[in-house]
Amino acid sequence: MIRAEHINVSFKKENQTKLFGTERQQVLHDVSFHVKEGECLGILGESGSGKSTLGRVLCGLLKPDCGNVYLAGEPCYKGRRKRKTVLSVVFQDYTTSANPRFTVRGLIAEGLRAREKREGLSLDREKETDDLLCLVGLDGSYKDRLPHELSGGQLQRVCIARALAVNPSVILFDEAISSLDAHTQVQIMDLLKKVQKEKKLTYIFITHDLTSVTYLCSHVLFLYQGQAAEIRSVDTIGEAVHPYARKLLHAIFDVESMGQEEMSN
Ligand SMILES: Nc1ncnc2c1ncn2[C@@H]1O[C@H](COP(=O)(O)OP(=O)(O)OP(=O)(O)O)[C@@H](O)[C@H]1O
Repeated sequence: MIRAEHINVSFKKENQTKLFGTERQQVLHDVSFHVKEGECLGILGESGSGKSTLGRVLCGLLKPDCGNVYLAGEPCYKGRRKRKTVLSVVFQDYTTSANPRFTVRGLIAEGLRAREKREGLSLDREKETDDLLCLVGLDGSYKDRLPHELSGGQLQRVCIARALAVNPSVILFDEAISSLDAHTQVQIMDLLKKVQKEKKLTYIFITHDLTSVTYLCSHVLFLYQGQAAEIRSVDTIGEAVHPYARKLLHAIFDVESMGQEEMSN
């Protein structure tokens, strides 16, 4: 469904040694992977490893120096053709990605308008909004609320409804649950699992949290210093061989065994 081939990204260095210098910092090094329809790929890496940069390349916001992204076989970085397959994005910062002056109805209408334009149809927006709110565990009574009248978890549900409104095949979540408390994170991940099954969606889930990857994803890509260090199925995550992956796994297992010891004492 989505394939990244040999993605390289560099940025101009800020503190150049020479006046008008052209030195560049390589952020992504030859990253390639493939996510099949209905799978959920977790992109896991520490701060600064290039996760968000890769996310921006995948959703078409940042053209790579070289390499390409293919959505259902169609190249993203070649010409400006209208694409049939759509990728939606849900960002971490739901407070800034939702216009504070828009009601829930207005926020979801942004996605519905984009779908109407792309698919050349006219939707019953009220009904679509009700259906989407119901899908994300809210109801029609939320339609007239403004973002500041919602909890973080509710607002992120609205952002998910907005992402679904464009009728995507792929949704990219960039640290989309990281700002929520642990209980709400689990609720949202359960919601995402349910929606994925119902709508037969493909997910890309960018995070620094291994536990949420094991809870939600079918596959994991360990991104280490801008390189795809290892890609494997979550079922075999314990067999990861890259030192960075091993370090993460050990940290989790150590914490878990500590917790068990404390409970038995
Ligand atoms: N527009 C930009 N211009 C220059 N450097 C950038 C730009 N965007 C990102 N970088 C650099 O690229 C590197 C990777 O950044 P990125 O935001 O992709 O990392 P990340 O893994 O998402 O980190 P975090 O988890 O902290 O958000 C960092 O060193 C960052 O400073």
